[in-house]
Amino acid sequence: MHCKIAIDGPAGSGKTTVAKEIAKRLGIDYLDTGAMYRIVGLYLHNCGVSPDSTEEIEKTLSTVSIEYKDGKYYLNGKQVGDEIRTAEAGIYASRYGANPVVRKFLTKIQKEICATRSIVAEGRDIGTVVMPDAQVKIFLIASPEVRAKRRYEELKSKGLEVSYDELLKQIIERDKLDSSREIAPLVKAEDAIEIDSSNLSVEDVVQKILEIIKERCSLNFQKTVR
Ligand SMILES: Nc1ncnc2c1ncn2[C@@H]1O[C@H](COP(=O)(O)OP(=O)(O)OP(=O)(O)O)[C@@H](O)[C@H]1O
Ligand SMILES: Nc1ccn([C@H]2C[C@H](O)[C@@H](COP(=O)(O)O)O2)c(=O)n1
Repeated sequence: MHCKIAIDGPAGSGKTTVAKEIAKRLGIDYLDTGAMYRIVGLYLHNCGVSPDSTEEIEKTLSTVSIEYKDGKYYLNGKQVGDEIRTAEAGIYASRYGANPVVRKFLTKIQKEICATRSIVAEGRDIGTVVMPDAQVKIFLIASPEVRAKRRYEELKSKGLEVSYDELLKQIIERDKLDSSREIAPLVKAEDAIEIDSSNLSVEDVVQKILEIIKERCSLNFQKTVR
Protein backbone atom coordinates (compact mmCIF):
# COMPACT_ATOMS: atom_id res chain seq x y z
CA MET A 1 0.00 0.00 0.00
CA HIS A 2 1.55 3.29 -1.04
CA CYS A 3 1.98 6.02 1.59
CA LYS A 4 0.82 9.43 0.34
CA ILE A 5 1.96 12.46 2.32
CA ALA A 6 0.63 15.94 1.45
CA ILE A 7 2.27 19.09 2.82
CA ASP A 8 0.51 22.36 1.97
CA GLY A 9 1.13 25.87 3.20
CA PRO A 10 2.08 29.43 2.28
CA ALA A 11 5.39 30.63 0.84
CA GLY A 12 8.36 30.18 3.12
CA SER A 13 6.63 28.01 5.75
CA GLY A 14 9.25 25.31 5.24
CA LYS A 15 7.39 22.81 3.02
CA THR A 16 10.26 22.07 0.63
CA THR A 17 12.85 21.71 3.39
CA VAL A 18 10.84 19.30 5.53
CA ALA A 19 9.34 17.39 2.57
CA LYS A 20 12.79 16.68 1.13
CA GLU A 21 14.13 15.52 4.51
CA ILE A 22 11.15 13.28 5.22
CA ALA A 23 11.35 11.71 1.74
CA LYS A 24 15.07 11.07 2.26
CA ARG A 25 14.58 9.43 5.66
CA LEU A 26 11.75 7.24 4.40
CA GLY A 27 13.46 6.41 1.11
CA ILE A 28 10.46 7.60 -0.93
CA ASP A 29 10.00 10.17 -3.70
CA TYR A 30 9.36 13.86 -3.21
CA LEU A 31 7.45 16.26 -5.48
CA ASP A 32 7.81 20.06 -5.35
CA THR A 33 4.68 21.21 -7.17
CA GLY A 34 5.71 24.85 -6.65
CA ALA A 35 8.67 24.20 -8.94
CA MET A 36 6.23 23.15 -11.68
CA TYR A 37 4.17 26.32 -11.29
CA ARG A 38 7.37 28.36 -11.30
CA ILE A 39 8.51 26.68 -14.53
CA VAL A 40 5.18 27.33 -16.25
CA GLY A 41 4.79 30.86 -14.80
CA LEU A 42 8.26 31.93 -15.90
CA TYR A 43 7.82 30.34 -19.34
CA LEU A 44 4.45 32.01 -19.98
CA HIS A 45 5.77 35.35 -18.71
CA ASN A 46 8.80 35.09 -21.01
CA CYS A 47 6.47 34.26 -23.92
CA GLY A 48 4.64 37.52 -23.20
CA VAL A 49 1.37 35.72 -22.49
CA SER A 50 -1.00 37.50 -20.09
CA PRO A 51 -2.13 35.50 -16.99
CA ASP A 52 -5.72 36.30 -18.00
CA SER A 53 -5.58 35.19 -21.64
CA THR A 54 -6.83 31.62 -21.28
CA GLU A 55 -6.84 30.98 -25.03
CA GLU A 56 -3.24 32.17 -25.43
CA ILE A 57 -2.18 30.10 -22.40
CA GLU A 58 -3.90 27.00 -23.82
CA LYS A 59 -2.18 27.46 -27.18
CA THR A 60 1.23 28.01 -25.58
CA LEU A 61 0.94 25.05 -23.18
CA SER A 62 -0.03 22.74 -26.07
CA THR A 63 3.65 22.91 -27.12
CA VAL A 64 5.07 22.50 -23.59
CA SER A 65 6.19 19.32 -21.84
CA ILE A 66 7.01 19.24 -18.13
CA GLU A 67 8.71 16.11 -16.85
CA TYR A 68 9.85 14.94 -13.45
CA LYS A 69 12.62 12.33 -13.20
CA ASP A 70 14.63 11.40 -10.10
CA GLY A 71 13.87 14.63 -8.30
CA LYS A 72 14.69 16.82 -11.30
CA TYR A 73 12.33 18.85 -13.48
CA TYR A 74 12.52 19.20 -17.27
CA LEU A 75 10.90 21.80 -19.52
CA ASN A 76 10.70 20.55 -23.14
CA GLY A 77 13.39 18.01 -22.32
CA LYS A 78 15.83 20.55 -20.81
CA GLN A 79 16.61 20.31 -17.08
CA VAL A 80 15.44 23.36 -15.15
CA GLY A 81 17.90 25.21 -12.89
CA ASP A 82 17.92 27.94 -10.26
CA GLU A 83 16.33 30.44 -12.66
CA ILE A 84 12.95 29.37 -11.23
CA ARG A 85 13.99 30.08 -7.64
CA THR A 86 13.86 33.91 -7.82
CA ALA A 87 11.19 35.94 -6.02
CA GLU A 88 9.92 37.11 -9.43
CA ALA A 89 9.40 33.51 -10.62
CA GLY A 90 7.39 32.92 -7.43
CA ILE A 91 5.12 35.84 -8.25
CA TYR A 92 4.64 34.66 -11.88
CA ALA A 93 3.86 31.14 -10.57
CA SER A 94 1.26 32.59 -8.28
CA ARG A 95 -0.33 34.80 -10.94
CA TYR A 96 -0.47 32.17 -13.71
CA GLY A 97 -1.30 29.50 -11.09
CA ALA A 98 -4.68 31.20 -10.67
CA ASN A 99 -5.60 30.40 -14.29
CA PRO A 100 -7.80 27.28 -14.63
CA VAL A 101 -5.97 26.12 -17.78
CA VAL A 102 -2.59 26.19 -16.00
CA ARG A 103 -4.06 24.31 -13.03
CA LYS A 104 -5.67 21.65 -15.21
CA PHE A 105 -2.42 21.19 -17.16
CA LEU A 106 -0.21 20.79 -14.07
CA THR A 107 -2.66 18.95 -11.81
CA LYS A 108 -2.98 16.17 -14.43
CA ILE A 109 0.80 15.69 -14.49
CA GLN A 110 1.04 15.85 -10.69
CA LYS A 111 -1.70 13.26 -10.21
CA GLU A 112 0.03 10.92 -12.67
CA ILE A 113 3.33 11.27 -10.79
CA CYS A 114 1.70 10.69 -7.39
CA ALA A 115 -0.54 7.80 -8.43
CA THR A 116 2.14 5.14 -8.79
CA ARG A 117 4.29 5.41 -5.69
CA SER A 118 4.70 6.36 -2.04
CA ILE A 119 5.50 10.05 -2.12
CA VAL A 120 5.77 13.32 -0.19
CA ALA A 121 4.21 16.07 -2.31
CA GLU A 122 4.18 19.71 -1.28
CA GLY A 123 2.41 22.82 -2.53
CA ARG A 124 -0.88 24.66 -2.02
CA ASP A 125 -3.59 22.16 -3.08
CA ILE A 126 -2.04 18.73 -2.52
CA GLY A 127 -4.35 17.64 0.30
CA THR A 128 -7.41 19.18 -1.36
CA VAL A 129 -6.95 18.47 -5.09
CA VAL A 130 -3.82 16.55 -6.13
CA MET A 131 -3.90 13.82 -3.44
CA PRO A 132 -7.24 14.14 -1.59
CA ASP A 133 -6.84 10.51 -0.48
CA ALA A 134 -3.45 11.08 1.17
CA GLN A 135 -3.12 9.20 4.47
CA VAL A 136 -1.17 12.14 5.94
CA LYS A 137 -2.07 15.79 5.31
CA ILE A 138 -0.04 18.56 6.91
CA PHE A 139 -0.86 22.27 6.72
CA LEU A 140 2.45 23.96 7.50
CA ILE A 141 2.26 27.62 8.50
CA ALA A 142 4.47 30.35 10.00
CA SER A 143 4.03 34.10 10.53
CA PRO A 144 4.62 36.28 7.42
CA GLU A 145 7.52 37.99 9.21
CA VAL A 146 9.23 34.70 10.02
CA ARG A 147 8.71 33.46 6.45
CA ALA A 148 10.11 36.68 4.96
CA LYS A 149 13.15 36.47 7.26
CA ARG A 150 13.78 32.87 6.21
CA ARG A 151 13.48 33.74 2.53
CA TYR A 152 15.76 36.75 3.07
CA GLU A 153 18.45 34.57 4.70
CA GLU A 154 18.06 31.95 1.98
CA LEU A 155 18.43 34.35 -0.95
CA LYS A 156 21.25 36.27 0.75
CA SER A 157 23.13 32.99 1.26
CA LYS A 158 22.90 32.52 -2.52
CA GLY A 159 24.59 35.89 -2.97
CA LEU A 160 21.41 37.62 -4.14
CA GLU A 161 20.81 41.27 -3.24
CA VAL A 162 17.37 41.27 -1.57
CA SER A 163 15.33 43.56 0.69
CA TYR A 164 13.49 42.08 3.67
CA ASP A 165 10.66 44.63 3.30
CA GLU A 166 10.24 43.77 -0.40
CA LEU A 167 10.22 40.03 0.38
CA LEU A 168 7.62 40.55 3.14
CA LYS A 169 5.45 42.49 0.70
CA GLN A 170 5.79 39.74 -1.94
CA ILE A 171 4.99 37.00 0.59
CA ILE A 172 1.84 38.83 1.70
CA GLU A 173 0.89 39.37 -1.99
CA ARG A 174 1.41 35.67 -2.78
CA ASP A 175 -0.52 34.60 0.33
CA LYS A 176 -3.45 36.74 -0.84
CA LEU A 177 -3.28 35.53 -4.46
CA ASP A 178 -2.92 31.87 -3.46
CA SER A 179 -5.71 31.82 -0.88
CA SER A 180 -8.24 34.07 -2.65
CA ARG A 181 -8.22 32.51 -6.13
CA GLU A 182 -11.34 30.75 -7.43
CA ILE A 183 -9.77 27.42 -8.32
CA ALA A 184 -7.79 25.24 -5.88
CA PRO A 185 -7.11 28.00 -3.33
CA LEU A 186 -4.59 27.58 -0.53
CA VAL A 187 -6.82 26.26 2.26
CA LYS A 188 -6.30 23.76 5.04
CA ALA A 189 -7.91 20.44 4.06
CA GLU A 190 -10.56 19.41 6.62
CA ASP A 191 -8.53 16.34 7.59
CA ALA A 192 -5.15 18.12 7.61
CA ILE A 193 -3.09 18.64 10.76
CA GLU A 194 -1.86 22.22 11.18
CA ILE A 195 1.73 22.78 12.32
CA ASP A 196 3.00 26.31 13.04
CA SER A 197 6.75 26.26 12.42
CA SER A 198 7.33 29.89 13.48
CA ASN A 199 9.18 28.82 16.62
CA LEU A 200 10.19 25.31 15.62
CA SER A 201 13.45 24.09 14.12
CA VAL A 202 13.45 22.10 10.89
CA GLU A 203 14.18 18.95 12.94
CA ASP A 204 11.26 19.68 15.30
CA VAL A 205 8.90 19.88 12.31
CA VAL A 206 10.36 16.77 10.67
CA GLN A 207 10.00 14.76 13.89
CA LYS A 208 6.39 15.89 14.37
CA ILE A 209 5.48 14.82 10.84
CA LEU A 210 7.36 11.50 11.09
CA GLU A 211 5.37 10.67 14.25
CA ILE A 212 2.12 11.25 12.35
CA ILE A 213 3.35 9.16 9.41
CA LYS A 214 4.32 6.31 11.74
CA GLU A 215 0.75 6.21 13.05
CA ARG A 216 -0.86 6.22 9.64
CA CYS A 217 1.47 4.56 7.16
CA SER A 218 3.02 1.10 7.30
CA LEU A 219 6.39 2.27 6.01
CA ASN A 220 9.70 1.01 7.35
CA PHE A 221 11.73 3.84 8.78
CA GLN A 222 15.20 2.64 7.93
CA LYS A 223 17.41 5.60 7.41
CA THR A 224 18.34 5.57 3.75
CA VAL A 225 20.67 7.85 1.93
CA ARG A 226 19.38 8.65 -1.59
N1 LIG B 1 11.51 25.49 10.87
C1 LIG B 1 12.41 26.27 10.24
N2 LIG B 1 13.25 27.04 10.97
C2 LIG B 1 14.14 27.84 10.35
N3 LIG B 1 14.30 27.93 9.01
C3 LIG B 1 13.49 27.18 8.25
C4 LIG B 1 12.50 26.32 8.80
N4 LIG B 1 11.86 25.70 7.77
C5 LIG B 1 12.41 26.16 6.63
N5 LIG B 1 13.40 27.04 6.91
C6 LIG B 1 14.20 27.78 5.93
O1 LIG B 1 13.32 28.72 5.34
C7 LIG B 1 13.60 28.87 3.93
C8 LIG B 1 12.34 28.57 3.13
O2 LIG B 1 12.01 27.21 3.34
P1 LIG B 1 11.29 26.36 2.19
O3 LIG B 1 11.83 26.75 0.86
O4 LIG B 1 11.34 24.95 2.61
O5 LIG B 1 9.81 26.95 2.33
P2 LIG B 1 8.58 26.64 1.37
O6 LIG B 1 7.36 26.58 2.21
O7 LIG B 1 8.85 25.47 0.51
O8 LIG B 1 8.58 27.95 0.49
P3 LIG B 1 7.95 28.10 -0.98
O9 LIG B 1 6.52 27.71 -0.85
O10 LIG B 1 8.15 29.55 -1.31
O11 LIG B 1 8.76 27.17 -1.84
C9 LIG B 1 14.74 27.90 3.62
O12 LIG B 1 15.96 28.61 3.63
C10 LIG B 1 14.69 26.92 4.79
O13 LIG B 1 15.98 26.41 5.07
N1 LIG C 1 0.44 23.21 -5.71
C1 LIG C 1 0.81 24.50 -5.96
C2 LIG C 1 2.13 24.93 -5.77
C3 LIG C 1 2.46 26.24 -6.07
N2 LIG C 1 1.48 27.06 -6.54
C4 LIG C 1 1.80 28.46 -6.92
C5 LIG C 1 1.49 29.43 -5.82
C6 LIG C 1 2.84 29.72 -5.21
O1 LIG C 1 2.87 31.03 -4.69
C7 LIG C 1 3.78 29.58 -6.38
C8 LIG C 1 5.19 29.16 -6.03
O2 LIG C 1 5.14 28.02 -5.18
P1 LIG C 1 6.36 27.76 -4.15
O3 LIG C 1 7.57 27.44 -4.97
O4 LIG C 1 6.49 29.06 -3.42
O5 LIG C 1 5.89 26.60 -3.30
O6 LIG C 1 3.19 28.56 -7.21
C9 LIG C 1 0.18 26.64 -6.69
O7 LIG C 1 -0.71 27.44 -7.11
N3 LIG C 1 -0.14 25.35 -6.41
